[in-house]
Order: sequence, then structure tokens, then C-alpha cells
Amino acid sequence: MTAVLTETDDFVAALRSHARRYHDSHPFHVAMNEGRLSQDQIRGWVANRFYYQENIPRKDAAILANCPDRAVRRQWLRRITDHDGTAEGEGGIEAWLRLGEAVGLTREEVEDGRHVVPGVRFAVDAYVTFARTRPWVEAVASSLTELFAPDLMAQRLTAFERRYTWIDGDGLAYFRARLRQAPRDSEHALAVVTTHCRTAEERAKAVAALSFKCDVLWAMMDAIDRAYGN
Ligand SMILES: O=C(O)c1cc(C(=O)O)c2c(n1)C(=O)C(=O)c1cc(C(=O)O)[nH]c1-2
Repeated sequence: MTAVLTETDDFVAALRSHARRYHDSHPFHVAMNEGRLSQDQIRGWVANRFYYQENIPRKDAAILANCPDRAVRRQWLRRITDHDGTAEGEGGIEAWLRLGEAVGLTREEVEDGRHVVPGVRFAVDAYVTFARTRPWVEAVASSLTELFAPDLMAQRLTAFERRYTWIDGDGLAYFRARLRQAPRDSEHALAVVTTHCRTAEERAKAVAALSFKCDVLWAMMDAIDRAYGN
């Protein structure tokens, strides 16, 4: 992206244009949503994606640690409790473990990471490192892939309910919760980014951060596809 982003509308449009690079169009996701994946392929995806899920709160804690703005921190904190819960047996990570059980994986084999392939580990670790080491506003911008997540989540829910009837519906609670959480989180992140990135240079860095994150998600899917694809 080389355009000089002086107008806020252009900036938001440049961010939103990354929808074209979102991992919903990755062949593995396309096959998933068309109901073409086997039980083993679904299990491989669930086990590998757990590594992303369990690292999201660590990524968000890194943003909190770097962020001097009290109002932003107050809002951002909720992301951590959404994933970790406020008590044993609650939260998104627990919900993902239940998804694992619903597809036939034990909690132990999901939690110990034995199925995680190197490319997924590498991509997720890069995302956490990005949040630790880059200015906090860039890290917030990198979370904006979630602007594009609700459509994918809705498609996935329908696909799982209709095409993968062997999966117990209770296991899909994670995706139902994200349908509500992702729009709320991404709208907040977009407001933070548009407020704090005022110069063309700051805006270009935010766009680059989102581009980096599209690469993270795509690289994860490539690695999963390579390990479990047809
Ligand atoms: O299943 C998906 O396609 C998907 C994508 C993304 C995303 O776009 O980064 C997230 C999630 N799920 C998700 O569940 C989640 O909690 C999440 C947090 C974040 C983030 O960057 O802070 N992205 C995502």
C-alpha cells in the first residue's frame, strides 16, 4: 500500500480493503465451509488452531503492557477475560477445548500441543512477538483482521451444523460467542487506530501491521493445509 493516507475515510478504506487477503478465501477454509473436510482434517485444524487461541491472551497482555492509555487498557482487558474466563471452566479457551472434545480429541492431546505443526507455531509466535516488540497502536491495528471474521464465523457455524452433523452442536459455543465478540472488539480497535494514527506515516504503519497479520493467518492455514490437506 503506497497511497498517502491523509483522509480518515481513505485510511479506513485501506484497512478494510485487506478483506481480500483474509484467510476465509484460503482453500482449506473454502473446503471446510463447503463440507468437504474429513473428520481427521477437522481434527487437525482444531488441534492446530488451539495454539492460536491459547496465545491470544498473551498477545493481548503484551498490548496492555505497552499501552499507556487507561481508557484503552480498560476496554482491552475484556479480551483477556473473554478468552481466559474469570473462573475455572469458563472462557473461550475452555470453549475451544470443548470443541476439541466434540470433534473427538482429548483435552490432553489438544493442550499438550502434540499435533501443532512447525508453520503454525512459527506464525503464532511471530504474532505474539509483534505485539511485544512493536508500538502498541500497530499491535492494535494487527488485530483488525477481526473486522472480517464475523462473516467467516457465520459461514462456519452453518457449515458445521449442516455438513458435519457428527459434531455435537454444544461444541460450537465458541463460534457463537465470537459472532458477538468480534464485531465489538474490532469496532473498538478501529476507533483506537483512527484516533491514534493521525499522520500518513502512522497510518501506513497501521496498514502494514494489518497486512502482516493477514500473512500470519494465511501462513497458519498453509501449514495446516500442507499437513492435513488433500
Ligand atoms: O476463526 C477465525 O477465523 C478467527 C480469526 C481471527 C482473526 O481474524 O484474527 C480471530 C479469531 N478467529 C478468534 O477466534 C479470536 O479470538 C481472535 C482474536 C484475534 C486478535 O487478533 O486479537 N483474532 C482472532
